[in-house]
Amino acid sequence: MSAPKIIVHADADLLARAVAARLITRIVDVQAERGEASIVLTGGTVGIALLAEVAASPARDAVDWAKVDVWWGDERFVPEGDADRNALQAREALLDAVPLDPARVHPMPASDGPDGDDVEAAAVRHAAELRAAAKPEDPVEAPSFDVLMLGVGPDAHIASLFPGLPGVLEDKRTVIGVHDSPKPPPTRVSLTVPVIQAAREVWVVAAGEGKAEAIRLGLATGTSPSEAPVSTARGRTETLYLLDRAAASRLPG
Ligand SMILES: O=C1O[C@H](COP(=O)(O)O)[C@@H](O)[C@H](O)[C@H]1O
Repeated sequence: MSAPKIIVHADADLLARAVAARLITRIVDVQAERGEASIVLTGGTVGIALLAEVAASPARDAVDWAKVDVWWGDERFVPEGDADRNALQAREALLDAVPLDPARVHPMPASDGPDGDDVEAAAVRHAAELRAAAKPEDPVEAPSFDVLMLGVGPDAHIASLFPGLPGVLEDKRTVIGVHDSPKPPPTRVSLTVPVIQAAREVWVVAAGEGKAEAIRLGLATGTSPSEAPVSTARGRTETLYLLDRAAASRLPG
């Protein structure tokens, strides 16, 4: 696992623009090397704002969008057309505006999908989709994503792995159903820590004073995953904490 690097921007708007520029550059670089790239999106305030910044950037046309695989770190388990869905928000912010190959877009199941409101079956279905996309050399039964982005909650959750819930300790399954989430909606689907830590690059993106304590915990030595799931956010080759000044305000120095 790689040691986290911290990059601080002046405010939330600049953070979203800077992460958008970084994402475009990273996708272009990976495509130059391998022809295709895989990214994992996050929901939440900054996660969606940065996608809107990608859409607004003239540099977005440097990406070969037809060769980008798009996945999600977590999803609110609500019907397909519900405005709470991270996938719907991402489509509106960016995905509908770029020429993606629909076969390479992998939203997590909705509660009106083939498994109905059975979130455990939905998690198993999505795990099968990840397994099918994995290569023999991948360390878990999921692709080794090029860039996996994570928002963080004020309670230090990442994806839908919340403090005090068992999901953050899951070490076998790649996808879990989440029940009784403290943040609504209560039922969710989430990638697990082994998949997150198998990604090549993990970017934690956070803005605002409300995230400062979570960020401090995520970077402190000895934090337990159950106390602060964000402390598990580490990539194999790169871990970036991309913050605004307020979110970085409790970091030493
Ligand atoms: O519910 C969620 O929350 C987190 C963080 O969201 P924010 O609005 O506090 O930035 C997000 O990372 C996650 O994907 C989402 O489902």
